[in-house]
Amino acid sequence: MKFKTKRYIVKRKHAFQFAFYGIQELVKESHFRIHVLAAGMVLIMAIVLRINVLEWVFCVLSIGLVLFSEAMNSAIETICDLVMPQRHPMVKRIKDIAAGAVLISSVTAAMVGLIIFVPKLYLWVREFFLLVK
Ligand SMILES: Nc1ncnc2c1ncn2[C@@H]1O[C@H](COP(=O)(O)OP(=O)(O)OP(=O)(O)O)[C@@H](O)[C@H]1O
Repeated sequence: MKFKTKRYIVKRKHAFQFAFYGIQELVKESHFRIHVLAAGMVLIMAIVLRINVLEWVFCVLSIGLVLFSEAMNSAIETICDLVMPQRHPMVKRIKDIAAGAVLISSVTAAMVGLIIFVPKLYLWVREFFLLVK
């Protein structure tokens, strides 16, 4: 029993290590780094503009959705390049659909960002101009 538990813990530890290795691979990709940069900017804006708990939930979910879809897109592209290194119309279809998924998640996240941040930025800018007037 003790041996089984130890084996289970070691396996879970390896699973985490493999997942972190996967994230290291993703960070090498420029598209993923751009999404991480955008996520960082959103988090800074969220702190500066003091968004509420519900707004934080939507921001975090949106960031997760974009990074998740980008990761899936990379995995699908890698499978395609492995299975079919030559150009093929089906590979084009698969890659374009995967890229479309990233676009859908990015536009969704952008809309969430606009809904949350535009009214706050508007108030912030208005107060600033009232102060300097
Ligand atoms: N093996 C392939 N067969 C057919 N179409 C492909 C293949 N690889 C990519 N495409 C298509 O070519 C277009 C450009 O794809 P992408 O931006 O991934 O460039 P790429 O040709 O893979 O080169 P890169 O190495 O710069 O990524 C997309 O429409 C994509 O679906």
